[in-house]
Parts: sequence; structure tokens; C-alpha cells
Amino acid sequence: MAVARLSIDDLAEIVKSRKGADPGTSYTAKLLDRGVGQCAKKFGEEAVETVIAAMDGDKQAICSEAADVLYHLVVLLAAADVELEDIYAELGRREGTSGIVEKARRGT
Ligand SMILES: N=c1c2ncn([C@@H]3O[C@H](COP(=O)(O)OP(=O)(O)OP(=O)(O)O)[C@@H](O)[C@H]3O)c2ncn1[C@@H]1O[C@H](COP(=O)(O)O)[C@@H](O)[C@H]1O
Repeated sequence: MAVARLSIDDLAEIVKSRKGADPGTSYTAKLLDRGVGQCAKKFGEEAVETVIAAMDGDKQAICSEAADVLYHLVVLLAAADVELEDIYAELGRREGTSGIVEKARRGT
């Protein structure tokens, strides 16, 4: 049976819907209720766990930890009132403008 996929955009919508929800019924609501500092701390912890998994060369652990990182990044963005669209726009602005080849072409 195929595993259901969940995109970052869909996850962000679910996370945003937990703002102001009962922290007793939703872990996401509990995190958001703690504020941006605690959300940032959780994100940092998950990032470190991903680094450890990568250093171990454990692909399954990297996959699991990376999913935690993405979830906690989406929660952090929601806590900080930053939209994914703004991140996508920033990535779009960078596309093709900061690569080695492009810099060489510009002579910078
Ligand atoms: N992707 C996730 C996700 N990944 C991890 N977790 C939760 O993270 C918790 C485990 O984290 P830890 O062990 O680090 O934390 P803890 O020790 O339990 O608690 P603290 O350290 O935060 O105090 C568990 O409760 C997991 O269920 C997640 N909880 C929710 N989601 C997504 O968020 C959506 C909304 O879920 P609710 O949070 O239930 O509303 C879900 O449909 C999922 O898509």
C-alpha cells in the first residue's frame, strides 16, 4: 500500500490551524503556546539530531530526523509569523544569482 504524502505547504496549513487551539489536545498547539523561543530551541535540538544521524551515515535515521527538522521549522515559522511563501520568494530571488558559474560570468 502506498504511503500517503504530506507536502510542506499542507503541513504548514495544518500547523497554522493549531494556533490558539487547546494545548491539551495538540502537541503543535502546545509548542506554539510556548512561544517562538521554545519553538526555536526544539528546532535546534532536531537539527543537531539530524547532524548526528548524518555523521553516523544512517539513512533511515536521517530521513526520520529530517522530517522532525522540517516539522519543527514549520512550527517555528508559524510561531514567528513568517509565511512559507516569503521563504519561497527568497529562494526564487537567489536562484541562479549566487552560484560559482554565475559569479565567474559576472567577474565578481
Ligand atoms: N509532524 C508532526 C510531528 N513530528 C513529531 N511530532 C510530535 O513530537 C513529539 C515528540 O517530540 P519529543 O520527544 O522531542 O518531545 P517531548 O519530549 O514529547 O516534548 P517536549 O520536549 O516538546 O516537551 C511527539 O508528541 C510527536 O507526536 C509531531 N506532531 C505533529 N506533527 C504534524 O502536525 C500535525 C498536527 O498534529 P497535532 O500536533 O496533533 O495537532 C500532524 O497531523 C502531523 O502532520
